Amino acid sequence: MAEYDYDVLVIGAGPGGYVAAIRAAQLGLKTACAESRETLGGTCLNVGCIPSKALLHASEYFDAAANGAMAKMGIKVTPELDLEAMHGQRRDAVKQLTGGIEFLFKKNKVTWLKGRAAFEDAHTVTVADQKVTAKNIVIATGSTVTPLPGVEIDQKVIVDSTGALELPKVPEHMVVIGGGVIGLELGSVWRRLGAKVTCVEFLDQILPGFDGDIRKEANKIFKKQGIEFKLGTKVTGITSDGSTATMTLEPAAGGEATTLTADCVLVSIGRRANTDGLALDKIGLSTNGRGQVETDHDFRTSVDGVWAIGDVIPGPMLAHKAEDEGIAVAENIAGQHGIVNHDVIPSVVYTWPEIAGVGLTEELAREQGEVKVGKFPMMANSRAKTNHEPDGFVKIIADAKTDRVVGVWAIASVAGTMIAQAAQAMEFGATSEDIAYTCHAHPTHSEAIKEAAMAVTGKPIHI
Ligand SMILES: Cc1cc2nc3c(=O)[nH]c(=O)nc-3n(C[C@H](O)[C@H](O)[C@H](O)COP(=O)(O)OP(=O)(O)OC[C@H]3O[C@@H](n4cnc5c(N)ncnc54)[C@H](O)[C@@H]3O)c2cc1C
Ligand SMILES: NC(=O)c1ccc[n+]([C@@H]2O[C@H](COP(=O)([O-])OP(=O)(O)OC[C@H]3O[C@@H](n4cnc5c(N)ncnc54)[C@H](O)[C@@H]3O)[C@@H](O)[C@H]2O)c1
Repeated sequence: MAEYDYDVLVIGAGPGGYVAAIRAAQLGLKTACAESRETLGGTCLNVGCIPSKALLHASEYFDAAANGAMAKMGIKVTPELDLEAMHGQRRDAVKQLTGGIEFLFKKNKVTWLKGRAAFEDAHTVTVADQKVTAKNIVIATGSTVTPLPGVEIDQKVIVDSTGALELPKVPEHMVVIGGGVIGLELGSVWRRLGAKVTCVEFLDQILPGFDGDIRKEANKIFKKQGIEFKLGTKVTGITSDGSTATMTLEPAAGGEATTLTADCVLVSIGRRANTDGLALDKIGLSTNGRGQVETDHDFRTSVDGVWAIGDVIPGPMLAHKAEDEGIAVAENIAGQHGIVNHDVIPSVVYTWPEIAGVGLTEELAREQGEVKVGKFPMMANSRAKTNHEPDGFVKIIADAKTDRVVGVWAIASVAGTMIAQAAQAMEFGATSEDIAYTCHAHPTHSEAIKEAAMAVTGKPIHI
């Protein structure tokens, strides 16, 4: 009889966990994955990346019809919003993709253990009152919304990202607390559909972690679109009468309080690692000061046979980072050499235009040494100009001595797609000259990357 029920047991079926489980099974390991949701795919497929993009895409069409962008191209329409149908196509996307993971589990012979898993010891978990043993256990429990102290999310007037994906009507005034990725993406959705949107951000600029020029330009573009920003401002309390919320705001640096009312408040001040109920104490595994599980480079925790990946460990909380860690951890468990290059993880904000970056910001790069920077405006890119998409720019940061590219940032309608080429170039150790001398198809937005690379040494053609 086998010593353990499974070679690998993954806890959590988000993009980290389901990918780890599939890869482990592909490598010939007997694998199970415990998931407490009704459907597979985790935050990303159920209440994150996918439903938010379904609403972003649909609302982009609505906005283009309503704001005159289509009329500019000779298409005159007066759009009528069928919000229920818009939600319907969002639900369909989620259903198809989560069902797709269930199909992949069956195809790869991954057993789905339905229920919440908690450790008994380093090789045993309880799932739905059943004890299951495994030689290796991967913690991939993801993250949940960070609460605002003293504020209760009722998912009606005061919502988190999950509630903001389900609103049954367009709010008159939505206040977004937190000018990060979720606030800007979901704030954009409801602004496009007709809400007045105010964004309250604690810091003096939106999008922390992004390049400084990008943050400034993004702020300018969103303001032009109609989002009102209250920067350097904190919300110190919210009361709600069931239909209107009243917020007390104070300058972050201290000062006189003001109030703001809204019929919808989105709390989007970050997410925190999910370890509640795992009984980590039973295996002697502690979390760090931010509640995350620490691992080494191979995704091993300090407990033998227990591994961790995705949002529950340090690093950017991104689905593709979790997926790559899922592949790497399975390969390491199988005795191969799974590696994730955490220096080259792209980040994309799916607003209009999109905002994307990979590698170091100019600020961080300058702290590490001398750099050369090349910038190219989308206004001078023929395709962007023809498509009436003049906002944004591409910026390439290269080491001044070696010319090696250390960071690429972009605001452009298709920046999320463009950034893949930059990530690949950086993964291959490209110099700005390598990019500048690579033939790019014309007319494409990607030519702006080539021209920004040419600008690193001062030689762009079109500006
Ligand atoms: C609104 C929103 C939009 C987003 N958009 C993007 C985007 O466009 N691009 C991007 O890269 N990232 C995006 N993210 C972030 C992305 O969703 C996460 O980075 C990603 O889902 C993390 O994957 P994970 O596998 O680590 O965890 P999760 O996806 O959180 O999955 C963890 C799973 O574990 C389960 N679980 C937890 N504890 C237990 C337990 N004890 N037993 C059994 N199961 C358990 C949970 O139910 C969950 O299903 C978005 C997030 C949100 C909220
Ligand atoms: N497109 C994507 O890749 C995508 C989309 C959505 C979410 N995500 C991930 O989900 C995670 C959570 O997103 P998020 O937007 O909630 O977090 P975030 O960390 O991106 O932004 C939170 C913002 O809230 C501000 N803030 C914190 N406390 C505040 C307070 N009391 N008052 C006002 N502002 C306050 C912070 O300064 C920050 O700007 C992110 O890590 C992100 O990577 C990614």
